[in-house]
Amino acid sequence: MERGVVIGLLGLGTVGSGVVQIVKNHQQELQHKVGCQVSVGKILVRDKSKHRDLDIDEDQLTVEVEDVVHNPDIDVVIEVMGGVNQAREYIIQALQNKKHVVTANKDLMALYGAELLSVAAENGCDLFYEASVAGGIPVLRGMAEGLASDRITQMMGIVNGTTNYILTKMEQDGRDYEDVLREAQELGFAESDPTADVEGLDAARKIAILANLGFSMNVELEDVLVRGITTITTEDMEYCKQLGYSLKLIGLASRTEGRVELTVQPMLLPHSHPLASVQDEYNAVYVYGEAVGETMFYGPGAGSLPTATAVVSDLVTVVKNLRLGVNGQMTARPLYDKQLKTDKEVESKYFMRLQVRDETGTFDTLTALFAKEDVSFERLLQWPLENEKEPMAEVVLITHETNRAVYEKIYRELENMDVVLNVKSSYRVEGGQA
Ligand SMILES: NC(=O)C1=CN([C@@H]2O[C@H](COP(=O)(O)OP(=O)(O)OC[C@H]3O[C@@H](n4cnc5c(N)ncnc54)[C@H](OP(=O)(O)O)[C@@H]3O)[C@@H](O)[C@H]2O)C=CC1
Ligand SMILES: N[C@@H](CC=O)C(=O)O
Ligand code: NA
Repeated sequence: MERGVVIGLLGLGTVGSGVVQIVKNHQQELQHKVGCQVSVGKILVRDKSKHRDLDIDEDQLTVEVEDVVHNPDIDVVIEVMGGVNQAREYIIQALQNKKHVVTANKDLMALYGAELLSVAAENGCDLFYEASVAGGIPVLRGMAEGLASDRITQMMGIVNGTTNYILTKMEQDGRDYEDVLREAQELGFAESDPTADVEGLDAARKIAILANLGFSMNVELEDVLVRGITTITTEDMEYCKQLGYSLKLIGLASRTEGRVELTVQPMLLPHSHPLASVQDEYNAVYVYGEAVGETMFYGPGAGSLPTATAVVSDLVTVVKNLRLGVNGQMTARPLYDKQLKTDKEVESKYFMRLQVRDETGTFDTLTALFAKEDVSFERLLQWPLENEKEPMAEVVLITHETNRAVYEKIYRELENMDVVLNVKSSYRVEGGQA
């Protein structure tokens, strides 16, 4: 450790630039914490000629990955280039060359986390990925260390800044989805292709990573039931608001007697719920432990410096481990076998908005269908709708708790009912009564 620790970067974009700045600007604090100098060596980029407003030498930049992953002068490789296949290959090469790795890559960790953690363990190396979930919020370390003694039963979070920004602006200002999405792209929260944000996939990746760590179970990305925000309208937001709820894109991982449910979908939360007050691009993860009860981690889920703090904090742990000679000693093996809940085991309340024929007997027909399945209503409201062809009404309802299998059966029957003209929207309701 005489020469200090040298890091190699794979990528120098939003997050990589933040890492370079933090390593330089916080050098004194870093040295105090880890007991040696930390410096940046080679940096892999795609285009060396790009203008970069950073304090680095031109010869630090390279387009040859070998200059980083096979470089004997580099101790720790920081992967902040994104993408899956190349990043996976480069991380494996780095680990096989006995380099510790820190990554911010949620796409990669959600798909290949288990494999990469095994390769790291086989090679006696550390692999940390705090920035991959909720950017700068130390939620992974909070769970892995702060809550290490507890049994986590639920993680519920707003883990995508873009969608939370869009929903906040739709709710507060009544603005349209498309209009706010464009703004989120301009502000730089959204991914370059925002499909993964708005379709819920980005949040699903983070929920898969959280569940693996929190439940010590190898869940896969495809185990997460995903629905995005693309069909949410300002009318939906308005009705929810009137009923005392906020509509948020929520990632949920919950465990009951060893069986888990994983989902990302828009959910109604009462205004009094801590997650309902998380606004704009902010993220928050609510973690429930059997012994500790409720905890919540809140902060910036994206952005150059916030995300880089998580990356550099992982680096600090690697360097502390290096000094103690204890790298690569975390077990990569999960404690529990994966067991997923069936639809019948997933209980919740539901919000539904329907357009129906405004004629005698419609209400009876609707209530009879729910009653047949033993589902009662917590709220049931009706408004006449203006329509030239025939009298129509809008019905908004919230059910009491039922299971997903029963609710989906009711939903299918409603779609085929003569008195129902349109099932406009349907969302899960969580977090208690408004
Ligand atoms: N941005 C954020 O707020 C957050 C990002 N993350 C994750 O961090 C990672 C990095 O994201 P971000 O910094 O935004 O990405 P950027 O697109 O801003 O930067 C990517 C960097 O990697 C380089 N790069 C990409 N592909 C290659 C390649 N094939 N070969 C060589 N260099 C390559 C680019 O080079 P060049 O500069 O020459 O184009 C660029 O410097 C991603 O995994 C992302 O999901 C996680 C949390 C938040
Ligand atoms: N596009 C993501 C960025 C961080 O992961 C988001 O909007 O949260
Ligand atoms: Na984090």
